[in-house]
Amino acid sequence: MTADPARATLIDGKAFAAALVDQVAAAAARLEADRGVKPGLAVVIVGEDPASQIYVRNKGETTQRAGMRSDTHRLPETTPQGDLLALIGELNADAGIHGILVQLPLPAHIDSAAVLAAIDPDKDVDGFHVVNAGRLAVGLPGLVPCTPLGCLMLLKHELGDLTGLNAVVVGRSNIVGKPMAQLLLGQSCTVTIAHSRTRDLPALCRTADILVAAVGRPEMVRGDWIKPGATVIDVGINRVPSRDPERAAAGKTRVVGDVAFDEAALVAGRITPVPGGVGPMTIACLLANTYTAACRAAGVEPEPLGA
Ligand SMILES: Nc1nc(=O)c2c([nH]1)NC[C@@H]1CN(c3ccc(C(=O)N[C@@H](CCC(=O)O)C(=O)O)cc3)C=[N+]21
Repeated sequence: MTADPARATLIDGKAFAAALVDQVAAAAARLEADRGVKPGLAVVIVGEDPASQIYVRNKGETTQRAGMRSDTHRLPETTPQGDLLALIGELNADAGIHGILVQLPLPAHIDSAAVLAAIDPDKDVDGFHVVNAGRLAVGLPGLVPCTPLGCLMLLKHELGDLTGLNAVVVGRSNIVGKPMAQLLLGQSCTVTIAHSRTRDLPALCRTADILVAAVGRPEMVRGDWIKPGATVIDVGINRVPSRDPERAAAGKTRVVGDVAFDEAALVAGRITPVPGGVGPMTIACLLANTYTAACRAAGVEPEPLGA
């Protein structure tokens, strides 16, 4: 018998997300039966970016599958900022809408910060409003960005108690890196945020029991950056040319993460794949946040999700 090289356990985000969507659906059905409240999500997309259109369609379909209301507002690329702000004002005032998501990036003529600031923080199911960033930072209940929330659920499911573990988050964005670090700190991890100016990033990463890669650079994190047995969470979704040169020449692409998966899987203890890892959790957590927002609006304690 030839010894197989050690192989990391795959963290099946797709399966976990499907179970979470079922859980949200059941909880939302009880909220509707008991209180007559059907959680409602409004997704706003400005422009015609094809990748964005696909995400928006997936979100809408999954929301309806969970028995929730899903409204999609598609606005033309040239929509004036004032019109977008007016729509957000209407959605803020609509008692049937508990969650508002404005798809990013927005066209260049629109000030994204002004748009995010216009969303009622209690309907901000992306968790991007500064009020929600502040609540997360000081440990108040709020709405937590979906991608890091999904990563945390996977980590707790895989590892249980995270207390005292060394966590390295590569990437300092407001939508993933910073809130991820806050969540891990909240679990009593020892957290380091690394970024493009970090010195000796490979050596730092090798100290990580938990390594979260959220930089948006295809396969940047190599196998020899990983501490043997570590848990690796790959947030990246990057389109690169197909492996087959003929298919690549025809413009075919494949999706890879920020981690060189094949190398990393030989060293890590557990690892999320791309696709099928963090991505599906992002959408499931959007529904979880919409349910949570609907409960709070109704003055009902939300059922615990993702446990
Ligand atoms: N306000 C706002 N909130 C967002 O949450 C937001 C956004 N804007 N703009 C665009 C990005 C992108 N995003 C994804 C969510 C799920 C998958 C996903 O489920 N991916 C699958 C399929 C990947 C594939 O094959 O293309 C997977 O990873 O398995 C991907 C991408 C949310 N975004």
